[in-house]
Amino acid sequence: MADRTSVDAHLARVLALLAPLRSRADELVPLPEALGRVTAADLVSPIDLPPFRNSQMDGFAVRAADVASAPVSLPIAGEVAAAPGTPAALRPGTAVRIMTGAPVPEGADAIVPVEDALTTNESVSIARSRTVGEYVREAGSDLPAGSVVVPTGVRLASRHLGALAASGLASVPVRSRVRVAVLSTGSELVAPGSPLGPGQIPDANGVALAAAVRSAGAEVVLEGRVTDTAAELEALLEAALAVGADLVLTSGGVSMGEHEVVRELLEPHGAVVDVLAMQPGGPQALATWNGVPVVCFPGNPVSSQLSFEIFVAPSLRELAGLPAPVREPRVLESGLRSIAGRRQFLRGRRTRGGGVTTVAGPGSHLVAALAASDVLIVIPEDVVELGAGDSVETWEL
Ligand SMILES: Nc1nc2c(c(=O)[nH]1)N[C@H]1C(S)=C(S)[C@@H](COP(=O)(O)OP(=O)(O)OC[C@H]3O[C@@H](n4cnc5c(N)ncnc54)[C@H](O)[C@@H]3O)O[C@H]1N2
Ligand code: MOO
Repeated sequence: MADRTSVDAHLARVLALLAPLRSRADELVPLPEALGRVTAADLVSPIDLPPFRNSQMDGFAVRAADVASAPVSLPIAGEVAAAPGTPAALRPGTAVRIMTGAPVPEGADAIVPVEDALTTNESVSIARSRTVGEYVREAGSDLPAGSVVVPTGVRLASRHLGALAASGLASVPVRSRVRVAVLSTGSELVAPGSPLGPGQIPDANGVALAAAVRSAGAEVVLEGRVTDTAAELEALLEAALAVGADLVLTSGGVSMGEHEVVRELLEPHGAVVDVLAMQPGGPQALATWNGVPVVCFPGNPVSSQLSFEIFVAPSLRELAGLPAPVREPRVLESGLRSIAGRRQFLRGRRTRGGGVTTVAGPGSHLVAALAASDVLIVIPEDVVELGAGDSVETWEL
């Protein structure tokens, strides 16, 4: 048998195929819809934060000079609420009632909290002197107008939306999400939850891959399923393009059986079909359909999910501005064997103190064992045996 293609060589081909996704335009989204999106520019506040000089307390606006020789009593000359409008200037030797957030009248430079004041209907007694600026929130003291309120490349959380709203911004430029179609192939597949006839299985890959696409910061624009019939697959690819998919992912139909629908349809259109030096996930294919990249994973559920993690997720995460997944060395709790000439991706679970233990065997149908794992354990091609205490590379799932 001819030499298998290396994982790295296939990854390089996938990256080349996905390269056009990098030139997609950014998007302007309404602020309330921007949660979780990644900023595509430095966002500048057009206004001061806070926008005007206002009171930090419910109390009395005074001139610090007028209360310098406290205790003093000042006549109450009016009231300012947190409401639209500009208050009249504070006349020397008077005080005005003021509410938290209300504009501080011109001439006032300190706020006496209500708890520190003794009032009659007409006057307020102030027991001690005040420093200039006490309980006054100056315009721009949080952020001056023209300053960056949220820089580029930030994944927007509620606190960012709050600051952007406070800055009066109604929409935000964000990186556009890659639009992905997820297609399952196989005559044996039924929708999860449908009763199973003989030889039928639920379509697990469609749900898992669509969820993985979303976790990687992209958008699922179509999720479909076809039997092993080339015309059906062709119609679904056309449907994916019609809804504007930037990328199509398929699972199943790339191996050596009699009904390999992905091969049947795409090989005549120049698809690269290959068997990689990896386990699971050996059979793989790459194609384009009317210029749109099509990445074809093997049908076994573990193989398709791992193939996505290995070949596609890092690019989608990067395009979405998400951090790269954690990849770190850990110590094996017990020994294991691997296949010579294959990069093996075993399922593992992290243990306390930096260790890792394998979960079940290497079989690519072990979908429940994959769910019970939280890392992949990566065994290089040239390693056939490892002992307890040996260090291995792990990839967080
Ligand atoms: N003679 C050989 N046979 C196989 C080889 C080989 O090298 N020589 N490779 C094996 C490996 S490794 C894999 S992986 C599979 C890949 O085959 P396909 O991509 O053609 O996938 P299918 O045959 O369509 O399905 C394989 C398996 O996965 C189940 N499946 C498929 N789609 C789904 C889905 N959406 N949800 C859940 N399960 C799915 C399907 O029922 C099969 O059990 O080929 C091996 N054979
Ligand atoms: O490569 Mo297949 O994905 O081992 O089962």
